[in-house]
Amino acid sequence: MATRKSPAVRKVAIVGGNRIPFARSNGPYSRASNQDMFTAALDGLVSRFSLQGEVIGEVAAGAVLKHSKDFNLARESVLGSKLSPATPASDVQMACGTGLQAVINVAHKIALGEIDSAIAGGVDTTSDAPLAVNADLRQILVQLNAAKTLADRLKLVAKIRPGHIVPEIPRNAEPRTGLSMGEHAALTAKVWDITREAQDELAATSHRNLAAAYDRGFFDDLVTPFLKLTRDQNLRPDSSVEKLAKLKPVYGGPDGTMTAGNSTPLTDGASTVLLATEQWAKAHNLPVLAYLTFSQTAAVDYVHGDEGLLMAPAYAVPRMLERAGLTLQDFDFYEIHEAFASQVLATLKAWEDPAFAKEKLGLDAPLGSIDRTKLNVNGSSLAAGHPFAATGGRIVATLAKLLNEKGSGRGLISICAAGGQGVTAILEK
Ligand SMILES: CC(=O)SCCNC(=O)CCNC(=O)[C@H](O)C(C)(C)COP(=O)(O)OP(=O)(O)OC[C@H]1O[C@@H](n2cnc3c(N)ncnc32)[C@H](O)[C@@H]1OP(=O)(O)O
Repeated sequence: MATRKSPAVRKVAIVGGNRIPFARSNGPYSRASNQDMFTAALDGLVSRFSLQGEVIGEVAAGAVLKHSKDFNLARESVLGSKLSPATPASDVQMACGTGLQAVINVAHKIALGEIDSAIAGGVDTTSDAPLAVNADLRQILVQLNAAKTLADRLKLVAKIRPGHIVPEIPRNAEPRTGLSMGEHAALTAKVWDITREAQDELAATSHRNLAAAYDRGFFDDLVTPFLKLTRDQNLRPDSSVEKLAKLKPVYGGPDGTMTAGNSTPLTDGASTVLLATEQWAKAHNLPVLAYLTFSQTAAVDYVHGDEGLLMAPAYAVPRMLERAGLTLQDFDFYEIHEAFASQVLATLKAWEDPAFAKEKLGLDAPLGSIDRTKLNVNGSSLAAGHPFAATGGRIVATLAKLLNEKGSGRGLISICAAGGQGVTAILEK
């Protein structure tokens, strides 16, 4: 008779990551598809860790903007990669939190013993956004497909009008409010009184830190050149506060504080992360850079309530800290995704605010301030760019490597996402 076994929770190791350099929208990757880019990021990981022909427990990944032909983008990318075709794959979608949520999904499977290894990641392209035909034309085309005679077909073709040719273009906006991410962030910036100067300072620091990290070779084993690009194209090492101060507001009207310089640009790119049990890593002679120890998601009602669209991490992090028995100050590194400089600063301000702590979080005292020298020390999305679903993988791989370099410590990841959601995690060495 078989002996019943209880699932044991196992430690989840981050072995390492890989990504292609991030490109500006309609730039060098304008003819590359999500599959091309994600397969390139996968194969970069495969060659880095000698995984050719390997059966991985699962590949989980996603894209925020997907063509219908990419109904299972992760699986198609696996089939196009050097991994064994016997590697299962699933698609994940949590807007800008997709990459980190993919990491968390497979981490849970590893922890519960379902799989021993996994690759998580994400990809996005705004250059190859899925344009759709308008609804009227779609109806005619469907009928045309079913028409039995030439006469019927000609009758239907005659119904097509010039206006039908206008495609439906995906908008970078919340369907329930009609406002773009930037317009929502501008409202939050006003509520939290985030100054232009503070935003430009954060943006300049992001560029400075990312440039320094490239210069010291930090990304030599994290970024695989793709289509002749060797560094993130958005990176401007000379992006000073003085230069940023000259840019015109793009959100929040003529008096707005948000510009093209302190907002992330539209970006194309892909990232991957290899996760495993300690035993699997050891058996494959691979390192353990760090462990994923906690994760937490949250969502806010930005439609009916007074919450900022990108403020969900302000709720997820305190819940996670409570579960982990940690304070906000117990970290060596903070990786806070820079969708907009104003959103990072609003989140930090919320954690410092006694009224927010009491009224929104139900806490007696605020979480407090962080040591800003530990924030995004190798740059973040303002400098690297933000190919929506690829950002989580970039951050996890960067933080795991940072912790491994330090030899000990703990890092906090916080990613805000469209739809009023937030995905957060803790990595520890
Ligand atoms: C959960 C989330 O993550 S939500 C976030 C999702 N992402 C988004 O919403 C993307 C938002 N970003 C955008 O839509 C666009 O990038 C915008 C609207 C902000 C800006 O678009 P554009 O105007 O096309 O930007 P563009 O790159 O041309 O920059 C405008 C100007 O600023 C300058 N500029 C931009 N960045 C910098 C910088 N860091 N330093 C100095 N100058 C800069 C450019 O050189 C350009 O100057 P020019 O007009 O003299 O050529």
